[in-house]
Amino acid sequence: MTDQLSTREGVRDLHAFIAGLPKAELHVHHVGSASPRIVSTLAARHPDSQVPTDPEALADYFTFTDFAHFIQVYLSVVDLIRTPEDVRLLTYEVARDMARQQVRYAELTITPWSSTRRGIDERAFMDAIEDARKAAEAEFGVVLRWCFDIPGEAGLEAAEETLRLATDDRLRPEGLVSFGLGGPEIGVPRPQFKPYFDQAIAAGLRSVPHAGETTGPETVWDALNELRAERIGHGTSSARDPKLLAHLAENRIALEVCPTSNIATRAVRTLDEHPIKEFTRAGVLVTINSDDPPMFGTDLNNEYAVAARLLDLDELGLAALAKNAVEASFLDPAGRTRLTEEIDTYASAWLTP
Ligand SMILES: O=C(O)c1cccc(C(=O)CC[C@H]2O[C@@H](n3cnc4c(=O)[nH]cnc43)[C@H](O)[C@@H]2O)c1
Ligand SMILES: [Zn+2]
Repeated sequence: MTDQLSTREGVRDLHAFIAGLPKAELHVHHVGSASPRIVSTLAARHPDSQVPTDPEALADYFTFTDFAHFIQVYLSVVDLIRTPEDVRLLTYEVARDMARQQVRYAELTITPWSSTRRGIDERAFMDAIEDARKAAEAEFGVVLRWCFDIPGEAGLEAAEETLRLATDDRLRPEGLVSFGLGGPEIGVPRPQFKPYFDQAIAAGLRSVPHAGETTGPETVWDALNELRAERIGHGTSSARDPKLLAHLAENRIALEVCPTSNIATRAVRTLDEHPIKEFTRAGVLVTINSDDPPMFGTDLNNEYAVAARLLDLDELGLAALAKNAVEASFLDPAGRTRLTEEIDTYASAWLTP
């Protein structure tokens, strides 16, 4: 993560610019953000777990043969979260890690079903994430919002339960803004989830399913047409369908692009083969995200550095990418204006000799 990036003006270190750039993140998973430090703390609390605590062993453990293997490992980390205090610790510490990267706003994808089915009381779960959200904002200056996602492979029972947790007025957390769909796509058709998305949207939640991460562009069309997606998680295979790219561009439907994740899960072979350039060439609103950063050996700053290389961006190009995330976010208008201005002020100050 420390190599230099070349720009047209010569070789320049953009990493320092990225490190200080105020950012918003729209696609990052709660459990998937558990750093080795957090995993070690949780594993020490629950020593019967099979998850290694030693950072080197953890790096090996987080090397995936394919997407199915990734989900299997992911669920072993989910198994480390057993009490409301574990939920609070994870959420609060994830926000601390975000603040270190100058993340000002993040929509964190949480799978409440995975926790409640493991016996965590639903009321205590909501209180834990909300308590951490408020503390993170007050202490780290990071504004957190939630996306509750259906773990698709777990089927309609999980969908029903996720919908209930997201829309029951006695449970629904204040920070919840959107409804998602995660897990494997192969063998998990999107249209079956239409009734759940319809009800979530009717309850005021925004639709942000994963689609086109491990299957073709038809899944992205299904997410748009059946689930009324306002943004697409990954959407990688959209590059194979020019009509779809044109549709995404025309309707300002953002793609939540997570380059390193796509390599780690073997959805894309190499970074140089990543279709991000095709997205920007087609005028699609591209946002940069880290997905499950420690599991993929990355962080948001590194994803911006990867994007700078793949898209040949300078400082202003990077600031524009950061502003794309603000535009595609579910922040309120005042918050959007504030963060956009903060990005512009930072870039101008950086570029003023
Ligand atoms: O929790 C369980 O016991 C369980 C049982 C059956 C199936 C599931 C899931 O499908 C969980 C999938 C889980 O994966 C999360 N996630 C994290 N990163 C990604 C990604 O890049 N693409 C798709 N899903 C991802 C997702 O949020 C789900 O929670 C669970
Ligand atoms: Zn994801």
